Amino acid sequence: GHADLDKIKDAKIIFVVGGPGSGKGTQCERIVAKYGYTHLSSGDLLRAEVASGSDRGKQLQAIMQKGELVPLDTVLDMIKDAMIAKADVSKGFLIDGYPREVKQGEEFEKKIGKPCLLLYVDAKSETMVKRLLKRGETSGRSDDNEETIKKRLDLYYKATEPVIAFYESRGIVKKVDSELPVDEVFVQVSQAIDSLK
Ligand SMILES: Nc1nc2c(ncn2[C@@H]2O[C@H](COP(=O)(O)OP(=O)(O)OP(=O)(O)O)[C@@H](O)[C@H]2O)c(=O)[nH]1
Ligand SMILES: O=c1ccn([C@@H]2O[C@H](COP(=O)(O)OP(=O)(O)O)[C@@H](O)[C@H]2O)c(=O)[nH]1
Ligand SMILES: [Mg+2]
Repeated sequence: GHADLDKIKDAKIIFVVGGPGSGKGTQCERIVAKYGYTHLSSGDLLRAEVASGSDRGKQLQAIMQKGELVPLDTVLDMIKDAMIAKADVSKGFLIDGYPREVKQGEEFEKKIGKPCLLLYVDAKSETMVKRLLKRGETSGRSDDNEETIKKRLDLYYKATEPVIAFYESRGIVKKVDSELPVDEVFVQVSQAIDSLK
């Protein structure tokens, strides 16, 4: 209810957006270690539902294996529940891999709140493909295969890149160059977060 959402009001909300395999999860882990923010990966939340073996999980699995997008309300409800569960202890939230399309961002703002920063993790498509194929050797993720990766990339350029333009116009986008080594990317990430205060 409203009381739950009130608790979230004062927390910082950071959207972390970038292509598949750009390094969002890697940078989020570093942010958690340094700043203590709560990390919520929309993809991880969906994979947890799949792992539970529920009927809903089975439907999600089919969508994700094809590299398509899960219905907007499903993801938003999961993020909202996870945020409420952490509201008491969290001074900030990293919303990783979300929004995937402009409409998702608009719905998030209506139901939860406004982001103060969009961290744009930028890498070349060849780099992302290479990293995902490498990750696929050990990740066990059913979508880390060549065919699905191509679909995820296409959808990223078509649906998700417009999200970045949308928040550019609001002046809250900070782009980091994820072609660099992880530590150097994190220097840029830290600067973006430090400049929030
Ligand atoms: N060289 C290099 N490799 C990186 C960097 N960031 C991530 N990687 C590697 O690239 C792969 C993908 O990184 P993730 O952090 O899982 O990427 P992601 O954006 O969360 O990807 P999704 O989970 O598909 O959304 C991992 O195997 C990382 O080890 C980087 O800055 N430099
Ligand atoms: O808001 C979201 C986040 C993820 N996904 C699904 O979950 C998959 C994996 O998402 P994740 O962010 O883990 O990986 P990425 O697509 O960035 O490689 C995507 O391909 C989508 O099928 C989705 O539909 N909506
Ligand atoms: Mg990830």
